[in-house]
Amino acid sequence: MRVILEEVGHAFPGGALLFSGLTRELLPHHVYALSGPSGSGKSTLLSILAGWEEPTHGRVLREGVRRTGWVFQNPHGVATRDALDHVVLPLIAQGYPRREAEEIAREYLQRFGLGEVADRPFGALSGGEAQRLMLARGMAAGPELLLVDEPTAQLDRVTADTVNATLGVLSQAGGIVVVATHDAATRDACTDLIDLSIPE
Ligand SMILES: Nc1ncnc2c1ncn2[C@@H]1O[C@H](COP(=O)(O)OP(=O)(O)OP(=O)(O)O)[C@@H](O)[C@H]1O
Repeated sequence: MRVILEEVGHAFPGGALLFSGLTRELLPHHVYALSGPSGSGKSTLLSILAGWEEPTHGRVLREGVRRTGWVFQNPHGVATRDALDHVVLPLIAQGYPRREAEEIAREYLQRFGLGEVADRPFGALSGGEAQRLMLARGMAAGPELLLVDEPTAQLDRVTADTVNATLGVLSQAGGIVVVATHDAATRDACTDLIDLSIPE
């Protein structure tokens, strides 16, 4: 499984090229930080990777990518459901029996430092806990390609670092992970870098 970017560039109608000549091979077990200043095209490139947007230049090959998952910058959950349920549901959707799904979900929550809050309602989680839960849920859904958009943008420095500290866990998922960010600490927590501020 891999995603290949061949000379990828993009310009919206009437706009300048946001980025160009992007040639990379993205592989499982890597967590790619997609960095660059505001407006450099990070969100646009995530949409291109997802196949939502066609690049105006070059091409993207998604070999063996059946499912693409997203984690957005604002955590969305069901306020009255407990944290555990948020991770159990995608596992049940993949066919795991409830009991096994709960065991696996607790294991995921541990890995994201959420073991203590597994039975707490989503609405009672802190911002950092909620964001880490979104990462755990995104990983539990088992996508070949997981796209994470600015996971620390809404968080203060200390809370952001609790999220950054768990990003490495995503490399254990077996898929390709791409994290758009302008937080240097988030970038450093990833295994690889795609920097849109540097012309290729
Ligand atoms: N659908 C669209 N049509 C036209 N222009 C767009 C469209 N989507 C984004 N743009 C423009 O393309 C540029 C890059 O936007 P994008 O959201 O990809 O950047 P970004 O690096 O993610 O920025 P930020 O860090 O602020 O989220 C911006 O100038 C934006 O206004």
